[in-house]
Amino acid sequence: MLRYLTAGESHGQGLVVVIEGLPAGLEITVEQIQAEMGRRRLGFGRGPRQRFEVDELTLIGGVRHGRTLGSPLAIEIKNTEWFRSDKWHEEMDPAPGETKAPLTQVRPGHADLAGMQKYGFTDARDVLERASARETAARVAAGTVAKALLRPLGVEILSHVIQMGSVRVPDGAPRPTPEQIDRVDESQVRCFDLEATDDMIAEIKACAKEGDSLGGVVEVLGFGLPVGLGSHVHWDRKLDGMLAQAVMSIQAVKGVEIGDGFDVAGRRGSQAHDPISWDSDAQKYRRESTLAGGTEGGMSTGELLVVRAAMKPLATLNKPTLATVDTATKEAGVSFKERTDVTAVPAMGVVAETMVALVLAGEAQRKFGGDSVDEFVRNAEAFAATL
Ligand SMILES: Cc1cc2nc3c(=O)[nH]c(=O)nc-3n(C[C@H](O)[C@H](O)[C@H](O)COP(=O)(O)O)c2cc1C
Ligand SMILES: C=C(O[C@@H]1CC(C(=O)O)=C[C@@H](OP(=O)(O)O)[C@H]1O)C(=O)O
Repeated sequence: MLRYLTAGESHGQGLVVVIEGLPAGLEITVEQIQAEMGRRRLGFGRGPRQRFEVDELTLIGGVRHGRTLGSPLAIEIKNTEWFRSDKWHEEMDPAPGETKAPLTQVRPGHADLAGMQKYGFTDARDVLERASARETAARVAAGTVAKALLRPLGVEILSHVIQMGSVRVPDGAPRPTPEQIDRVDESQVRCFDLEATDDMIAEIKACAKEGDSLGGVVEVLGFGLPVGLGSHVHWDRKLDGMLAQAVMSIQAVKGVEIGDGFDVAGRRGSQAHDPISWDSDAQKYRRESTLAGGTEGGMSTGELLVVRAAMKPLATLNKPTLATVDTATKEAGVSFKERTDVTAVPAMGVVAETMVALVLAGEAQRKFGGDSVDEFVRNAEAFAATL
């Protein structure tokens, strides 16, 4: 089992993630994690913070000579904005006796009001600092390690944007392969379809001009999965259920689909399932389509894993238009303006890859065990040989 926990606030000193349950002997470097974190910062439509937040990280424990020791891995990510000026020191850590003006104009669609009510706060900052998706930087650091653990099993995970606002990649358009990940990454919106990419960029520009925000849909693809991750025997061991929970936990994700989930609901059974055949050359079973998205009965089938995540348009708007209430006075007003992303759909895709990788790595560890990477891989290969 793989467990991980993040800590830290958006404008505090930094974030920390501790990952427990990794086998020994996994190669992990700062550069490797930094590269993944850099992917998360990219994407047309991101706000000014991404240009100067550097994701400076340190491996605090669990690694020696660039390899895991089997002990908990601890990673620290400094918020470089904290070290650039005193602004956030004053906001996050005011001198004794000094009180900052509380934020009381709560944003519809953000965590402000529900969090204040739940925890008894009178300042929305006490909520938004942790609700903020800055926290996903720490998840991506953990996800890099999960991807590294899956790689020796032949598993590769990537994501691409299939919808930005109302612009959608045409149905049936080819999907990227692991070899084409660079092309997806280099696209300003992480989209594989060139025409749709141009339309998406135009949509973001138009939206930014109006001070509005955009949501969209990403598709995460898992290549080379072993058969049998997850299980049909318990509700909380089903792989599709675990993936949905993990991806839904990402800030602003409001819908998760496995394979063609929603489309399939409107078809007849004869058109809704992936026919099975026997490939005598490869000596393995094949599904001829990916409607089920690579899981049956809560278990991976070994086919392409397809998980889609729908993100709502961001709640903070550059032009305040949403009606709200000041929690101190109960007076009606409009949602306050802060610097914000116009869209974070491409970044969310990298976080969604991370969440999928963490679920798969955890389930692979549960199935194949092993205290060292070599043992883990040996066990996986021995299982595959029985199929
Ligand atoms: C990568 C990423 C960046 C985000 N950036 C912003 C942002 O700049 N402004 C904003 O209002 N929401 C942003 N969000 C979404 C909020 O964090 C989220 O809506 C909020 O925490 C409330 O959670 P919920 O939408 O899941 O209910 C971002 C989400 C992600 C995944
Ligand atoms: C800092 C990140 O995302 C932030 C997520 C976020 C939110 O409300 O979720 C709001 C913005 O923060 P700020 O108000 O400081 O500009 C984003 O920049 C990040 O992804 O690293």
